[in-house]
Amino acid sequence: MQLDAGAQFHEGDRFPEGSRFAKGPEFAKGHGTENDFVVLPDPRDELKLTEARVQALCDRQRGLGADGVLRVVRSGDVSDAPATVPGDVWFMDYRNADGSIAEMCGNGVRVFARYLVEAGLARSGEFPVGTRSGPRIVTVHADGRVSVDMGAASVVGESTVTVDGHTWHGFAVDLGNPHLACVTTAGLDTIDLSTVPSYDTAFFPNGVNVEFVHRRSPERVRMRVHERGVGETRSCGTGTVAATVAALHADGDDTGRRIVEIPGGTVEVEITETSSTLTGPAVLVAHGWLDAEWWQHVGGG
Ligand SMILES: N[C@@H](CCC[C@H](N)C(=O)O)C(=O)O
Repeated sequence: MQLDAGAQFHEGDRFPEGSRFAKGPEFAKGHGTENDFVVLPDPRDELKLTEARVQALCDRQRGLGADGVLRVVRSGDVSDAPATVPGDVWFMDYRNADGSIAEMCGNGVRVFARYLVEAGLARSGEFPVGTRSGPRIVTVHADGRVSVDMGAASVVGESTVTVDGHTWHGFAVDLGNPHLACVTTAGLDTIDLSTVPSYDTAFFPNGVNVEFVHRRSPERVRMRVHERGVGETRSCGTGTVAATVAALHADGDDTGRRIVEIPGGTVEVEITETSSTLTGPAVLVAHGWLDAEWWQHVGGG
């Protein structure tokens, strides 16, 4: 690379002396089974995270590219944090790629927990993370995997979705965010998830995440998902819990374990009468600074 006259690299420098790069907000990029997120640390609650900024960050051509954004902020600074979350707990302020706010994200919370540990904001092991669904206890394991207590999970109703003229029956499961898990013995590969499945808006007034679940064996299910506010993704953590609840229900059980295969990898889910646990990988890929000028430019209203 040709440097401008006067620009020199020094050991430990991030930019050459004389560079015009201006550091904007710090970020990290990570994924959980290829459901990917931009992490924005905001310990002093200073970032103006507009819908336009979330959309630009998540755009795979004009931004960093991601399925969602995880802002790291103290719960006490979040006006819509549930009262059950203590104010000094780190809060996962989750946004979908379209800029909408969601209550919970199972892959995101694992990446968030891993970020807290790597950034020195939490110690490995067990600690709470604040979410709009309430506090979630996470356990960061020595091998980098993370387990999350996702709360009680059960079938709360039944509904249907239509994709490409074909109507599917599904079990509704509430993981803080809404899911409809459609269990099938047919293959999943030909389902066209390029558009939003048409669902019962009276049943799901706030939209829904839709899972298609194929029971492969008594221990394993395969899943594809269309996420509210994103589109088809390579994994959805809350979706894998919904898929497990639905697959167990279809087998006449309310409790049990399943390995869930998604396009981005595998996770393990355990359902008991009072709780559910999701265990899977959490990978940090990069960290750095957004360009200050770009951040300003994409700010929105
Ligand atoms: N990918 C997530 C779920 C993210 C929120 C979802 N799209 C919604 O709007 O409810 C997960 O891993 O759970």
